[in-house]
Amino acid sequence: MAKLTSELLRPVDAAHALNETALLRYAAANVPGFPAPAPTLNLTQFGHGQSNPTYCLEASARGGETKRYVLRKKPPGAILQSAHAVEREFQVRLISHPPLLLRLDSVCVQDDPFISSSQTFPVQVLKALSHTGVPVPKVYCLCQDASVIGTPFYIMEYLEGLIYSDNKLLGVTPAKRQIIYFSAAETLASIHKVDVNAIGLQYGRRDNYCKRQVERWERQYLSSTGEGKPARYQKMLDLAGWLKENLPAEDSSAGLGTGLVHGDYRVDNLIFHPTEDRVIGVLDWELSTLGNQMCDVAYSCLAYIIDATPGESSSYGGFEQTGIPDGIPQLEEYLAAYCALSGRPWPAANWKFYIAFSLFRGASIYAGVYHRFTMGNASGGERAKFVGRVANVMVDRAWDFINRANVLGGQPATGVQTSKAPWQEFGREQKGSTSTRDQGRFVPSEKVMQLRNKLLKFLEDHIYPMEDKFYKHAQSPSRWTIHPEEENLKALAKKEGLWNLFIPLDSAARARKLLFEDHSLISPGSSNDLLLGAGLTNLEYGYLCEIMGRSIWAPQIFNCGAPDTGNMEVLLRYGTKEQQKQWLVPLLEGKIRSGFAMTEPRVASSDATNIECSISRQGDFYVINGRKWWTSGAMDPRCKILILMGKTDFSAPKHKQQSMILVDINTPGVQIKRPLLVFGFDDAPHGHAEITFENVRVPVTNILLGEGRGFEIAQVSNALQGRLGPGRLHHCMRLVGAAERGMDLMIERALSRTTFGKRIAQHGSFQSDLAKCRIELEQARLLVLEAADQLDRHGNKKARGILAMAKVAAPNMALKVLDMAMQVHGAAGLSSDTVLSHLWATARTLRIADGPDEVHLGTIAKLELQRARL
Ligand SMILES: Cc1cc2nc3c(=O)[nH]c(=O)nc-3n(C[C@H](O)[C@H](O)[C@H](O)COP(=O)(O)OP(=O)(O)OC[C@H]3O[C@@H](n4cnc5c(N)ncnc54)[C@H](O)[C@@H]3O)c2cc1C
Repeated sequence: MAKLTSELLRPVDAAHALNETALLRYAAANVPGFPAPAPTLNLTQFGHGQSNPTYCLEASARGGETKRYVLRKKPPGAILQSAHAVEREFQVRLISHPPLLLRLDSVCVQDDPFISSSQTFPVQVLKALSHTGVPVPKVYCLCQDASVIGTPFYIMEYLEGLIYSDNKLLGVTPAKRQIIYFSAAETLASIHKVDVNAIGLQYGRRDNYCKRQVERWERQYLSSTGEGKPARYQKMLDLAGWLKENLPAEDSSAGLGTGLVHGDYRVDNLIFHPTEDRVIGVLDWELSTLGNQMCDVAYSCLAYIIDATPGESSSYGGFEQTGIPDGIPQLEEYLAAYCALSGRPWPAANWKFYIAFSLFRGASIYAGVYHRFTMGNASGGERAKFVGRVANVMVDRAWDFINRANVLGGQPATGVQTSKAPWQEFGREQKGSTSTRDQGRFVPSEKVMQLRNKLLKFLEDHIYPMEDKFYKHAQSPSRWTIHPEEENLKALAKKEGLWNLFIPLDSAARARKLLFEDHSLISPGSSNDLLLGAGLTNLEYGYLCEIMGRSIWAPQIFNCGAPDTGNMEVLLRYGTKEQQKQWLVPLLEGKIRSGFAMTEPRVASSDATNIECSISRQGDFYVINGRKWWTSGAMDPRCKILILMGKTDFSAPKHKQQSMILVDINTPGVQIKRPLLVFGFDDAPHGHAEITFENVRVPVTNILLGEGRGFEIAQVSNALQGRLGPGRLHHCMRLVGAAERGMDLMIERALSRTTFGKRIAQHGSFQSDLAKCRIELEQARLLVLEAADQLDRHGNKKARGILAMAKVAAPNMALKVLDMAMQVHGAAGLSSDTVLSHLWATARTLRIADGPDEVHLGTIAKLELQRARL
């Protein structure tokens, strides 16, 4: 959860009280622009972090002007005298959700030039950086005179913004999480790209940084453990040995990859703009130095490997064990963004070393804290007693890491060549690229435009010419087989990179992990990136899905057809590794298809709590009994898997009765009874099937997410249409495309046909109808794009109102436009000689199939009434 800087303020700790009169006098004389005349001071202290006491100075002048500043000082009694040996102090930050808990900012390292002897504060680096693009607070003055407030201090700019103190970013939307992590990568790259010579930071050596650090932290560990102290862990000493033997060759040089190192770089040392999702300040520069910058990068990635929160019951599992919270990029994606933005090579060769080193350094620090705890003087209270254990866990984790065959996959494509972060390229609204603010809210990026043009050409060249043949095949006795050209076109689409474009960024990240781990899963010749789409946001996909909607046959050619897209998303998000291997990978490859079996003839299925199909556990199997209908896609000979919704517990609370389970369509007891017709179209070879399930036994491992969690997957109480947010919108996007095709055909016809002495296009009534169609189409398109954008920015739940609006508006608009197009075509419009009647029939189903209009209208009205009550 993010907190505003001002929310971190609390009254000044008694132990940290200052001589406020002296401070005010000093600040008034030394801080340029300090409020005057006769300023008064209100002093509060930051509760975030416990390293160097940090205060907020609120200075008001007589007459009203009030300004805020930040003062940072040495802890009482901790003045570093240059004559002294450098005092090492290790502290643990025990805040509620600390990311790593390592507080390195009061650790003084002799050979870190900024903080050794003469320099006790990073004032110089902050000043030097103020002329670069690195966001840092402005420093106003440094007071070395300990007589003013008892220790040296400096005063800097107060930045009001958001601080995320928890690296899982709980309570933050997935889209925002992604931006936060990529922003962190971008900011780190900007620090590392600083030309230290140009800004006058030429402090000491850059070479052999890791070597010096390993030796230093080994010495530190030895001094914190051993006889009369906490027990020494042999594996830690072995780890030091391993690190010394495996120093990366690049460490010995002062070339590329060396330069300014922050030393304690992580998300909670960043301040974000309160509303704009960009970093406005990097904090805690006390450990900054020159050296090997990959150490910063690996350190910033530790949350993926370990949760070093000291505690009794913690598993200490990092994201790779506990799962990455939705939206947070995969490690490889974070790294790829960093590499692309910093121009650094992919660090696979030495990644083992850098992570092991970060864990080693952490373990040494924790061992120091634990030693101090056993002597009765560690900060952090009770929880400090666990840090000794965590130190050893870090060592174990380092060895696990070292012993892995593979620690880092190949570099995923970011869509960036050099200078832009992925979300900028992918066009997040906040970064103003796709929705280019200066060009208008919904203007597709260059990348999207290229894909869009490619799709349009593909339709013109390959799909429109085949429509008639596909249609005839679907009327022929071979109707329930696949026209051979369909598979050829799929291969061509894949080759052109027009494949699985529907996969949203965060889902792709999840799948990439699976495919990275086991390359044997995918067919030779296929590439991971190809299978995982183009890294698009929902908004970006909106522009492309619309194009696919122009033809009934197009979506499946690009592996973007319903219900596969929704089913793949369910498997991506909720499938176990085994389920993903068995079903998701062949679906991503387009080798098989799938169905979603929820609706039942006996009950009103728009209210999915009515569903009666029973799923009862018998030993290692679930036994399914029920009757489903309108299971789209189940007639397709390639359909191999159904996601079935049914009740596992008829007596549980209403929304806990339903579960979703995977059913292999060839399981004994699954019987396809008949294809249902939509206005006479059976939609062969895809079809909408009525199916009975009689004592169908499937392994218990086929359950999705767990018993009673069907609605959790469905997310809203209308399971089919609510399966997942993005899937819900795809129909709307396609309907905009279908209407656009209707417009094209309508205009073509009106321009070429003459009635009563003039072209239809010249009749006033036509012109008025055409204009109204265009207005409605544009309104609906904007609503659909807005819904996609809100889905990206706010997630499914918050966007549910606008999603419901789009779902009502899009089919009703498409019906009007297509109806008008049919009207202009006269009788031909109602025949199957044009695509119009088929497009219309499909659009009409979507006033029911994707949830009846009334249900969506109910959602919108409910939200409106709630809003009125607020
Ligand atoms: C072409 C097509 C494809 C489909 N594909 C699938 C599929 O793949 N898988 C699947 O499981 N199902 C599928 N369905 C079924 C579809 O999801 C259901 O038809 C839909 O959920 C409605 O359920 P129902 O038909 O039982 O209608 P009912 O629930 O009986 O509703 C009938 C009518 O009652 C009214 N109504 C309902 N709720 C309200 C309300 N809250 N307020 C006011 N009036 C209301 C509406 O007018 C509604 O149309 C498909 C349907 C079609 C036509």
